[in-house]
Amino acid sequence: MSHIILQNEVPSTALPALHTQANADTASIAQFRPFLEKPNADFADFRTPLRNLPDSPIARRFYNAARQVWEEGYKQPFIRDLEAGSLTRARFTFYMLQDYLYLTDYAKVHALIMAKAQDDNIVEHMVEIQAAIAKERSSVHEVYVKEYGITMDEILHAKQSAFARAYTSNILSIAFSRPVLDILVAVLPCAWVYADYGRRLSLEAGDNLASNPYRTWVDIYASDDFWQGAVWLINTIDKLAMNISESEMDGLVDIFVTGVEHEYMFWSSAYDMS
Ligand SMILES: Cc1ncc(CO)c(N)n1
Repeated sequence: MSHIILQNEVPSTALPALHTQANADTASIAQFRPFLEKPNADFADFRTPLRNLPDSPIARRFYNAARQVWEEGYKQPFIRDLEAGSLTRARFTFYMLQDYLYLTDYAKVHALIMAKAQDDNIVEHMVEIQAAIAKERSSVHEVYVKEYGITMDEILHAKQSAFARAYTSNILSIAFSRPVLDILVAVLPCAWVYADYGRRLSLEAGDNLASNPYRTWVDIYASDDFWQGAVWLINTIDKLAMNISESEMDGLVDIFVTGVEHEYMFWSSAYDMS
């Protein structure tokens, strides 16, 4: 695959080589902090979604293409206020209700992956994902909204916002009309952006998280299980995309970047409560 190196792009040599010891001086530190294994501006801290991932040129290409919106998304007011613990309840509730509805569609998208998949590993993993989505709903969403005095009935009858509907319509349309590879790429931003932001928030907030009302939310997305969900998707996409053409690859990059943009806007529209 020909590959033009863009400015600001992360070259493959900059990736943290988790299983090699390129530099004896950093090897001992790297045992505890793998992201420090290779001294490099991009990877010398935890704030990169490419750390602790298998070396995947596709993941690198996806992230590089989405990098600006990915990084801006982390700086946006909803995430900043959530980290500070100062996000208003009204905004968080709006988000939680929209996200509950979102997860219903998200589960359907995974059911369609399962229906279309030929590979047993993918079919079996989709069963686990359904269970994980149900857990995410009951252990985070239902707990929060009940704490805020909202009933299950109100949750189930909440109206999906125009933007949330546009977002889920897009992934459902890909799920109904496109092959498994495209659908996996369409859901990768959902898993990977949340796993990355969750981890960053939990590492950055440190001890302050204990008194943060949104701690439960951060904890679930900072969990290793959640990170492994993104790793599984990247590994599977890597295998399925082994022999695709450059123009098919461009199509996948477009699906991915659109997904990261939608993740950004899901939070910004919740911040605006619209
Ligand atoms: C909008 C959105 N994207 C991704 C996730 C992660 O499951 C979520 N809960 N909500």
